[in-house]
Amino acid sequence: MNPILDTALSYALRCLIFLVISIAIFIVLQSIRISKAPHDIPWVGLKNRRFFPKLRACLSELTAGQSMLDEGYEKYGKHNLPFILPSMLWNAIVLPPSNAVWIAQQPDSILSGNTTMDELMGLGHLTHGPNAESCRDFTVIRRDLTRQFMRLSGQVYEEIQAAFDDELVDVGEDEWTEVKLQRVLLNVAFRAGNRIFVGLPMCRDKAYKKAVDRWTQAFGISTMMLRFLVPEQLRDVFLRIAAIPTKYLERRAARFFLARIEERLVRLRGGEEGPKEQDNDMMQWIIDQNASKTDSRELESGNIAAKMILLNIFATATTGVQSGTTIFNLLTSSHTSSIIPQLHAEAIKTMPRILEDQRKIREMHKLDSLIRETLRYHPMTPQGLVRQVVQPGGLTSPEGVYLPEGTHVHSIVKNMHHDSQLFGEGADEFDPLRYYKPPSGDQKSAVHISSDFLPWGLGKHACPGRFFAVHVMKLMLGHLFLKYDFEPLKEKPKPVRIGDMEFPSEEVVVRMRRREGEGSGIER
Ligand code: HEM
Repeated sequence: MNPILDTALSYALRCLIFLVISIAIFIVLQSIRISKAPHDIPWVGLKNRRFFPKLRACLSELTAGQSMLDEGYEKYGKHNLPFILPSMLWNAIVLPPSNAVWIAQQPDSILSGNTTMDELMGLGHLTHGPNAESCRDFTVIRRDLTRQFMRLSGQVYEEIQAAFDDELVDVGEDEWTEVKLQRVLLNVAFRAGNRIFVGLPMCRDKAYKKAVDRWTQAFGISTMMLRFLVPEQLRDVFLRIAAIPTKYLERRAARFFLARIEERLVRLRGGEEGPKEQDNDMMQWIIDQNASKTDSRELESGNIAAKMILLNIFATATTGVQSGTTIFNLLTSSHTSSIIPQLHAEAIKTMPRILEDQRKIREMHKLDSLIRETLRYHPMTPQGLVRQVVQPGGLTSPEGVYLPEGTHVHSIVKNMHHDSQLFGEGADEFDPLRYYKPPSGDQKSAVHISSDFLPWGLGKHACPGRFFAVHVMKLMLGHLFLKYDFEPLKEKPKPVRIGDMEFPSEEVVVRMRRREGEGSGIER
């Protein structure tokens, strides 16, 4: 026999054996995990399958979209009953909406949001820390960003205007221009957030953005594999391997501002103060926060840089994606033609005065209602309040459901938001002015959270960035409605689907036109 063919065949055979063994190990590990789920709680997604129904339901998680959640909510959730949602990651017990407050009130020593975040994001492995606890210290968002963003809002608005000008340079007054709007919004949100993170001129540096994007992709792919492919028993090995490219790309992105961090650390060690206004940014807030800790590794420049890069995905990608969801929902709703002129009129009244008085943004009640309605109708994640039972011996829900130690609980968000028993007739429709209450003062703002409005979570772990996110979204969308007109979209654009989550595609084309007289005179 030909020796080359012989080698190729033996190589192929070895690959095949390796593949078969890997699949067998995968099936055994997943079956062991599945067998540990509580036996008294029903599963959804089984579809009367005869062989390995639970395993096959778990395997179909990635492609099932919303269907398993819809089944669970109809059969159990809305009747105040729990169900198990098939998942490749863990046996998720979805508790009924009436348990949301109870979940949110449990301390981390009983129902932990921290352990689930570590598991979902591989914190402590995929990012520098020095440890997972340090990675998820979000004080700089809770305290500094939330307190300071109004003061810094002028700079952020200036950046948003400049970014839209750069991105939409081809959009004229005379004819409609086709624009890949989601891509534009992601770029603008990146610059808006980074005006506060790294300031000028770096927030405009394309090479810096590319480096952060590369890290985000590597981090995203690793966390997706963790979420959908890697059995619990192999997580550690997987994380050690995945950390190699992720940390390499983290260092590549960090080198853009490492020298500036080091400069500030030298000043800090010398007891000097920096120029106050210039240093009022995310970099300085992280340095100050880490300086208050006892572990000296907290003040290593690499750890500070890594934190800035990690917070970048929390702060910019989310805002860009949610802005896109808001616009696409509006452009495909039956209300598009009547609402756009109203949003334009509100923007004319408010946006030109925002640079003098940032608080004017609170007067954009219609835009606020549009954002809140989008969060209700299309929350970024259709389930939320993801927690793990860490109390030894487990715990029991108010309805008497026993949750063993180690179990993961979730709450259902999107289906509950569409339930007519909670939101009245038309809950399943997108109504941009649903929350608009002509300035009577009792309009619920987009950041207001409650047990029946969960897009930001609830309780101690509720999104601390929501005030900043909504502020930036209002500046971005307010600017768009002020300066541009949009053609309604004829049909709903096909979203990008990952499991039960849906995001606007960067390929969707929107037809836009600059409003007359808006081509010049943009205040900077
Ligand atoms: C529209 C955009 C955003 C949406 C829809 C969103 C949504 C969420 C949700 C659902 C959670 C989980 C809450 C829970 O488990 O109870 C969360 C957590 C978090 N968000 Fe956001 N978020 C957004 C923007 C932001 C921004 C701009 C920042 C930072 C500036 C941010 C920082 C965080 C952090 C640090 C956490 C973890 C909090 C903790 O576990 O204690 N988010 N977010």
